[in-house]
Amino acid sequence: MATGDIVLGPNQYGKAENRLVRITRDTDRHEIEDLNVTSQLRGDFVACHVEGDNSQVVATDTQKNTVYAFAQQHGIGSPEQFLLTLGEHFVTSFDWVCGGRWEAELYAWERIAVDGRPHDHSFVRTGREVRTTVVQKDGDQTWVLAGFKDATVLKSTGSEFHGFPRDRYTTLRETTDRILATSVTAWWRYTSTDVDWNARYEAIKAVLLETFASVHSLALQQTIFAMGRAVLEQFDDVAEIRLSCPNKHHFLVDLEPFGLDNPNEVFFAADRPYGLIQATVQREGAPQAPQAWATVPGFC
Ligand SMILES: O=c1[nH]c(=O)c2[nH]c(=O)[nH]c2[nH]1
Repeated sequence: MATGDIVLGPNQYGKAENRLVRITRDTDRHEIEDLNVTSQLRGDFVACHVEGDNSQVVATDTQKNTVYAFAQQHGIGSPEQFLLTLGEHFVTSFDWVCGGRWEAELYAWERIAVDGRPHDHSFVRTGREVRTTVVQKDGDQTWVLAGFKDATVLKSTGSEFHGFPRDRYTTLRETTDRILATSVTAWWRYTSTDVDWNARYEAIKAVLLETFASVHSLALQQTIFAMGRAVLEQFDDVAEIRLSCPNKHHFLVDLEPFGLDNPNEVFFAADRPYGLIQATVQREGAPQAPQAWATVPGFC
């Protein structure tokens, strides 16, 4: 028979996916900031869970309102700074709130070109990556993860895959010229909170994409390691980076039945199944931060 009291374990709560658009309109040239923000608090919430005593429950509705109010009061500027400001507010305003988790996705917009000129107040959603951030605090510690997802990239040559073991189930042909395509999800961990967040984000993204483009690939594994290594080589305050990349297979279509040659020109872009290549690139001997990663699912 089981023994011992039944008690509340780790818990957090808040308002998820607050869609927030902020227009800055100090001049005729408006700016748009478009985010999806999740706020969750951690602390002493035993009384609520065990007895339904809400005296310490900062309502999820209040958390939502704070997100919108802070956007107006403090502006956004960068999702990292916005989340740090939010987190600091909650942990300093309520004695029993000792930490929490704040997450944001940022959707990029471009100005619509009218007569070849970028319009002052009309935008189109950039069909590129979604920027992602998770800030976590626990007592004196603060962790900032940043990254992006859905950055779709493709190389139409400069990619090979051969030399792999063959057994009775292997049918894949070796190739010295294939399409390499993926949708990059990247997360990196900063060792500082004193970072020029937007500039650094753009610089890291550029290094990742430039490396994808310039590495002659012998495997997607080799490419993503090179991408991560390039970031760690260039940015001292990035401790580690995790990359998750579906191998979006492009199969050469057999056009022979129609009497046609197909010299790497016509491909079937399969959506599934796909290879899924994931790797962490880290500094040997550097301190690990498992708490920073514990709530970011989908990585090894
Ligand atoms: O870059 C690749 N890595 C693999 O591990 C793999 N496996 C596979 O079938 N194709 C590929 N391509």
